[in-house]
Amino acid sequence: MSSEILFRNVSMKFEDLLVLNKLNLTIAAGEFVTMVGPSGCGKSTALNLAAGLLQPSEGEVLAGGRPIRGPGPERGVIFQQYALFPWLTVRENVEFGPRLAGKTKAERRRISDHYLRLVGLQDFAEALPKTLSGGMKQRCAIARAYAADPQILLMDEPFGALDALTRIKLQDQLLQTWGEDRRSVLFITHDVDEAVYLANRVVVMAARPGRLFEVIEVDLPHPRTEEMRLSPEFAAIRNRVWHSVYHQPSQANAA
Ligand SMILES: Nc1ncnc2c1ncn2[C@@H]1O[C@H](COP(=O)(O)OP(=O)(O)OP(=O)(O)O)[C@@H](O)[C@H]1O
Repeated sequence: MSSEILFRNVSMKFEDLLVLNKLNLTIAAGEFVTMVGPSGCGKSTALNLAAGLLQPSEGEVLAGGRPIRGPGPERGVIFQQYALFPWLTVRENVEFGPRLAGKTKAERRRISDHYLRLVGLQDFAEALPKTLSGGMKQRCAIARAYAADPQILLMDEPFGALDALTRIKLQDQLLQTWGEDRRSVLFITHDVDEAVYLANRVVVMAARPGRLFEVIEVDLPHPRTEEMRLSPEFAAIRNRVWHSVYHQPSQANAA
């Protein structure tokens, strides 16, 4: 199955409030798209539509060419607020998806070892979530989502609550796994640097009503590196995105 996500003329209303207006957007198979925009412009709503947690008022959202009717195992969702099963250990949380997929005990162990190492939780495999810090819980939630091996990752400010160092580390790990597995990713963030560092394309949204404002290509090579963050090329794209987000015409002037 293709892992393309397609928003086709999608509008979303909550009662009388038009939250998304005629959104047309394709996240191609294997593409990494970040989404930024002012608070309330409908970013989380768009992601929840792709996750199948909401149904659009108009238009349709398709995954791999099929209309999305609800959540599915091919779409992994990571929210800012970690969602772990509190009664399962860290390892059991990470092995949850592989267990549902019918993996053997040995396969599950190999998968959980790999992803626990990736997020630096290998020494906490047998711990219960309540004994972990907030950042560690979020890393566990990330490992759990990766371990389920979805073709599509939908991430809503997943690193928002983490300290700067952990955040940068997880950005690099995410890019590393993306480089290996080429999942399609829709990643929402408020951090313009993060949006540029991770993406093939940055989608800038506008508010009232929420709509697509501009799509900015990030033509920086892969792998992305720390030096690249300091380069003039990076700064130029970041400034463009920044300008697009923070200097949008007021609603009265908007088209
Ligand atoms: N279930 C709901 N019922 C009613 N209104 C909602 C619901 N979910 C979202 N909204 C409204 O829709 C608008 C867009 O919300 P959404 O969370 O998608 O924006 P956002 O761009 O993700 O915002 P932020 O950057 O602040 O997280 C807001 O005005 C919000 O109050």
